[in-house]
Amino acid sequence: MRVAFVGKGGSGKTTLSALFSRHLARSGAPVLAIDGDINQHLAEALGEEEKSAPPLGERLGEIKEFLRGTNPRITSREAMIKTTPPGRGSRLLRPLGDDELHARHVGRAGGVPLMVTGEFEESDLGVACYHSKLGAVELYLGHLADGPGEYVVVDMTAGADAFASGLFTRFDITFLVAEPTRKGVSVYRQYRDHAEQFGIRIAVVGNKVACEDDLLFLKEQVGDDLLAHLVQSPWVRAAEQGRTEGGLDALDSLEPHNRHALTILRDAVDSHPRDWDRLHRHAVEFHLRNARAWADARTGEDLAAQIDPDYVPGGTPLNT
Ligand SMILES: Nc1ncnc2c1ncn2[C@@H]1O[C@H](COP(=O)(O)OP(=O)(O)OP(=O)(O)O)[C@@H](O)[C@H]1O
Repeated sequence: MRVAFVGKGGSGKTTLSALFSRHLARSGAPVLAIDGDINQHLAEALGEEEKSAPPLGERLGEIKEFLRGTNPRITSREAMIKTTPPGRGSRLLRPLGDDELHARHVGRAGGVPLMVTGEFEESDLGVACYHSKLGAVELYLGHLADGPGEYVVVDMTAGADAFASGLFTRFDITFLVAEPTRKGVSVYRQYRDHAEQFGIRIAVVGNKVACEDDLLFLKEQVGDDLLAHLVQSPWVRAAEQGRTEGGLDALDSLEPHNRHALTILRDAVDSHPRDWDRLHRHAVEFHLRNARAWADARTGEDLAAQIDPDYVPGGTPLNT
């Protein structure tokens, strides 16, 4: 299952992505964490970096080439489109599979396998924007045949920037991290309205809740979309300052309330029905809209015609 953490800058996306990934890994579940945030701090939040991996964003061409495999339907023209249109993939991947892409691109931090998109750089301004780096993650997820009990956890970039790439359509569940503030919940409203168009399931996770009034505020603003909340945590602060032991066992000393919140998140993921068709349809819808906008704005070419809406993910034979 694919899970995204989104929200306002500073709300705690990275902290929760790290805690949730460690919680899953601690139970022995296969989990891959991906840092898709412009501010790349997930490795740090996970704990000690045991093995670094090259940023995915710098290898988009290479990744496309690998995923293309031998499928002649992928043309070189597509290399010019930042994200391969959904439905044209030839090679399906198993999470953390024994293949070249995982061997090269998966590092390890705090006991958790980790992929990173790479830092935002000056060269990302203009034509080659940061979203092409996110495009590498989208491409990866578009080819991933993950099953129940396997987890991919993505720390997304802040606020509305997350919508600029089709990546946001690729998740089973999107956890929106909201502090109990007006700004925190305004990002929720923005995300909810946008996500609704693409049938995306959002569950709000309150964070840094300090008192009963904070919780009431969140309930009032978010209603039934509030799935769980984490309280203001001295453990998180101490971990950030390097005052706690690293490793997965360290989670045992996280406040019981916050540990319980992580189990609620996991239950929500585990009980969510996987719907390949929905995942695919919304990704196609996003890319069709985007491709039409691109065609109008830039070349006038019909990029939308290159997207194959009839392809069913997982319906093509594995050719790895
Ligand atoms: N429950 C919590 N209790 C105490 N501190 C917290 C909690 N959650 C997050 N923090 C702290 O809040 C700060 C911001 O958290 P974090 O970096 O996870 O946010 P972010 O949304 O990923 O930020 P950015 O958008 O900048 O990447 C960090 O200093 C983190 O340690």
